[in-house]
Amino acid sequence: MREMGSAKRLIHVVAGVIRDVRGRVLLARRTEGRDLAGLWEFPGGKCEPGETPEQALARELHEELGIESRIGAPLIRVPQQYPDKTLVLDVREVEAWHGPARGREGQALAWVPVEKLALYDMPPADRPVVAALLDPPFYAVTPPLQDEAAWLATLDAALAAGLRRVQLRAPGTEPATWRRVAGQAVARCVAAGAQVLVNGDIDLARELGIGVHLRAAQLATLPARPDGMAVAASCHGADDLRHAERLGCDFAVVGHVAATPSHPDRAPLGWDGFARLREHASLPIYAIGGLAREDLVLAREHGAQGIAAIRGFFDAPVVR
Ligand SMILES: Nc1nc2c([nH]c(=O)n2[C@@H]2O[C@H](COP(=O)(O)OP(=O)(O)OP(=O)(O)O)[C@@H](O)[C@H]2O)c(=O)[nH]1
Repeated sequence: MREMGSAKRLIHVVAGVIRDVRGRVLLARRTEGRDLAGLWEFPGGKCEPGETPEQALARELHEELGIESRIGAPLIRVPQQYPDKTLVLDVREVEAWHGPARGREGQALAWVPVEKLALYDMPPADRPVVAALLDPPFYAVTPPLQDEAAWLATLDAALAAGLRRVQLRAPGTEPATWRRVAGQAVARCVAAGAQVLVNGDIDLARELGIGVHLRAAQLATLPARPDGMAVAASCHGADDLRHAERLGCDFAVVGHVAATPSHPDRAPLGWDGFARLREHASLPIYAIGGLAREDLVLAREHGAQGIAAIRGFFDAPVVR
């Protein structure tokens, strides 16, 4: 991969999610004199020529921590541009290991409960990794509202099947009706322990005590992040993502990745196009557009932490 005028190094880095018996995850602190010194990272390092990612990670974990390990399933691969290089951070679960783990290169170590990972200062490529460990993999967008009872019943079914992040959106609904039905939907989501955001309407989000999902067109005009609520954004290109990062959004939705009947006029990004956009942002991103739950593995291979969709969530059971 090249930038205009200047060739950047392309490096493949493998890192491991190592857990102790209490489920805490091991972070290591980058030592002085290296790039990104002082930041916390998942232990690992660069893949050497001729090594498989599994071999490289097992070698790095032995060199850095003195442990023997069995490398497990891929978690996420994050493509990321740094000033001097393009990186793919390829994160694997470490299935089994035996220790004791110690910082053999003078690096500090910390065993961190998963829900506290976001409190640690980490390199940009790690933010989507933490989201892949912590956040719901599916973000469902509600369908148009035709029959209120049926609409709420499909929401109930999706929540009962495990959906934990929902965007309330029903374009074309009369405002008073929407306010009332959205209120009922929020009560259901809260009871199920699901995070809920409403599309576009910051005032309604505040009134209902929920998050807001900004439309792409809102991003450029908004001077600051709406305070006191979760904030997500729809992004179609690099400019939108830059605005979303500037505002400090919690996550973004990028698409459309595959062809979808809702946008017949615009060409799909494809997974490669998606990954190129992802390289420049460190926000956690859900991929959207012609995708289903079954695409989660492919999405994670291209740096998406999850899948967002309308179809597929409200007509079939959701698996967490
Ligand atoms: N091991 C590890 N590396 C990470 C993570 N996140 C992340 O951006 N990186 C980057 O991936 C690269 C890992 O290479 P390395 O550990 O062999 O570090 P290094 O200092 O020799 O790298 P350099 O030669 O590129 O400067 C570094 O540039 C590091 O900043 C992570 O979670 N774990």
